[in-house]
This record gives sequence, C-alpha cells and structure tokens, in this order.
Amino acid sequence: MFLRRIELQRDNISSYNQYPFSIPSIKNLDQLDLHNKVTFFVGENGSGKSTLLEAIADKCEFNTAGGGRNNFYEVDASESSLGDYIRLSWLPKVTNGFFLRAESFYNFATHIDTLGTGPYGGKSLHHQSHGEAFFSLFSNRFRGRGIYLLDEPEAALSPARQLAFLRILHDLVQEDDSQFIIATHSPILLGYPEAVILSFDNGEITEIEYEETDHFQLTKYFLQNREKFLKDILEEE
Ligand SMILES: Nc1ncnc2c1ncn2[C@@H]1O[C@H](COP(=O)(O)OP(=O)(O)OP(=O)(O)O)[C@@H](O)[C@H]1O
Repeated sequence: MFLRRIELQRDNISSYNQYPFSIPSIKNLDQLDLHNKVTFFVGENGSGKSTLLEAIADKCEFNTAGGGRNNFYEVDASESSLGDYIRLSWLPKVTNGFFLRAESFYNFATHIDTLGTGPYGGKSLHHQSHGEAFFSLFSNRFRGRGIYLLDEPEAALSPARQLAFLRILHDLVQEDDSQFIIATHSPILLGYPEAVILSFDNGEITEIEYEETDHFQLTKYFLQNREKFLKDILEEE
C-alpha cells in the first residue's frame, strides 16, 4: 500500500463554523492511519465521506471531478475545500491512480470522447449503459500499481456486477499491490474480506466491523423480515 496517513492541519484553520470544517467528522479529525490496502468509508448521507475522499483526490493531483492526473477538464463545483488543509503521508509515493465520482461520470465520459482514444471497451462511454460504462472503466483503466479513490462505485452496478467489481479489485490488490479507498453504501462491497471499514457517524471517524454497520444490520433485518418491516414503516402514523 502507499497512502499511510491523512492529517488535518489544524493550525491553518481559522473557523470551524463553515463547510467543510463544520462537518462533525471533519471537525474532530486529527489524523487517520491507513493500514490496509482496502479502506471503506461508511456513514449516513452528509457525514463527510465524499468531502474527505475529494480532498485526498485533490492532494493526489487527480481531477477532483473524476479522473487521474492526466485528465484535465472543468466542471462546476469540482474544487476541493478541504484539500488545502490535509497532509498525506506516503510510503512509497505513487502517482498512478484514479478518482471516480458517480455524479460527474457523464462529464468524464465526454472528456474521454474528446481524447479520441478507445481504451474503454472499444466504444464511447456514452454509448454504453451507465453500469456498462462504469465496468469498462474498472476493467480497462484501472491497472498497475496505483491508488483508486471511488465514491459510491455501486451507484450504477447490479448486484452481480458489484461482485464482479470485487473480483477486479481483488486482482488489483493482490497482483498489482494497488490501494483502494471507497465511500460506499453497498453491503455487498463492504463484505470484501479483511477490508478496514471507517465509520463517519457520531461525529468522528472510527473503525468498525462489517457486522456493526447499518448496511449489514438493516439489510439483514430487511431480508429476513421484509413483510413485517415494510408493514411497520408503511403503516406508521
Ligand atoms: N460545496 C459545499 N458547500 C457547503 N456544504 C457542502 C458542500 N458540499 C457538501 N456540503 C455539505 O457537507 C456535508 C457532507 O457532505 P458529503 O458530500 O461529504 O457527505 P457524504 O457523507 O459523502 O454523503 P452521501 O452519502 O450522501 O454521499 C453535507 O451536509 C453537505 O450538505
């Protein structure tokens, strides 16, 4: 693995009342040690996962709208507010990698079309379904020793493709020594063996077990008690 530590440089922060320092998990961040090739960020919507992932991408000099170091294109709101305030410690340093944002994938696909190269399954990403395009990206662009920062990669993937994605991830981790940091809500992806899961809930970033995640507990309960669960929710006054 490559990225070992993320530190918030508190001396440079003048106020904790504004985004991104007002987010509880960021406000309370001191340093985060990474000790596994696969780290998941989990937490409620708005708990700060994307904010931190984007800041890491910014420090990696990846395009914060999505892409690697050589993907230069502009979209609105792609600047990172936190990137200037964190410090990354590497051993060894790696520059290869990719930042995937589901929400701006369309712009990335357009950018790839303008390059006129066809490394993504032989046809424009725009001519593939959302899930197919994501999968082309994983299969064709993710290679070699690198750091891959993925924001909700499950967004476009069927359960079967999520499992297939885990296979790609596994090969990259095993054979190429790659590192992944993935913000996700998917109980399937979170099940990857031996990954570290960092929760952004309760105002701090803490390591938790798979079985402790809401994703696991809620999904399990739902699948085992679907009718009762839905009755309770839908008939609640
Ligand atoms: N550019 C911004 N300006 C102000 N507030 C922002 C900005 N971007 C995000 N926020 C706020 O910061 C908080 C954290 O957002 P973030 O996108 O990091 O959450 P998240 O954990 O990734 O959520 P989700 O699971 O919904 O993707 C949210 O309350 C959000 O509204």
